[in-house]
Amino acid sequence: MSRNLKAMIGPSILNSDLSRLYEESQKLLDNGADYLHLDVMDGHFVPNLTLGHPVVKCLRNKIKDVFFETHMMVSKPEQWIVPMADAGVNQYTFHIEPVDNVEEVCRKIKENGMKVGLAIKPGTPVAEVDKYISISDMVLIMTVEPGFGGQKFMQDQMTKVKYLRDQYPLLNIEVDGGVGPSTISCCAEAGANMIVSGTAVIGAADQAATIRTLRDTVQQAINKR
Ligand SMILES: O=C(CO)[C@H](O)[C@H](O)COP(=O)(O)O
Ligand SMILES: [Fe+2]
Repeated sequence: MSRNLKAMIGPSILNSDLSRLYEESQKLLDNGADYLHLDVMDGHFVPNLTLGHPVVKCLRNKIKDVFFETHMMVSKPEQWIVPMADAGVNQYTFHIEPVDNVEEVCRKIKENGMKVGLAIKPGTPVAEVDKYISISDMVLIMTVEPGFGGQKFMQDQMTKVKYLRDQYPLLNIEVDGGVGPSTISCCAEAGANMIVSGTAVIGAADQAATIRTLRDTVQQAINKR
């Protein structure tokens, strides 16, 4: 069943030197990253600001053939669908918590040629996202409170990952927050296959080895399942 599921590592550039966004991103890709996870914050849904579609578009102009996921930590995800599609985003992952009509947002994302990711915060029950699985391409289970990089991994969120993996053997399940070599095993065993890692990868002495360790651990768990 798990034969088509693939381990993928998408580093978060949140805690990198953002004045060198292109260089930092290219370095991660040269070191084996499968995709880039771009954290977009609006200072409202979360108490922090990062980058928006103009920056994503500039990055896309320099990096052509790489899968860009934007993690939209914003109060009005519907507002940024068209600009992000225009910026060359491949997957638009948004939090369902502030959204009244999740189906409608999913429909607009697809209409604009992007894949749909649905994200939930640590306090949101998995049942809230379970009802939308059929219209999504991926579910993101946050393993920290969204807003800042470098926080401590919340292991209790693994029950959500395990629940989803048991129900949906081929669903892309992503984890994000505090994930690195010391926390990857429980993510892999619970069933996550798309791994966001910020601080642990950016700050690693050997980025390529760290990315390889994360991917190998996840792929081994997939192969065993
Ligand atoms: O969405 C995020 C924070 O809201 C980031 O993607 C996440 O925190 C990654 O950074 P780290 O691995 O350092 O926790
Ligand atoms: Fe993120």
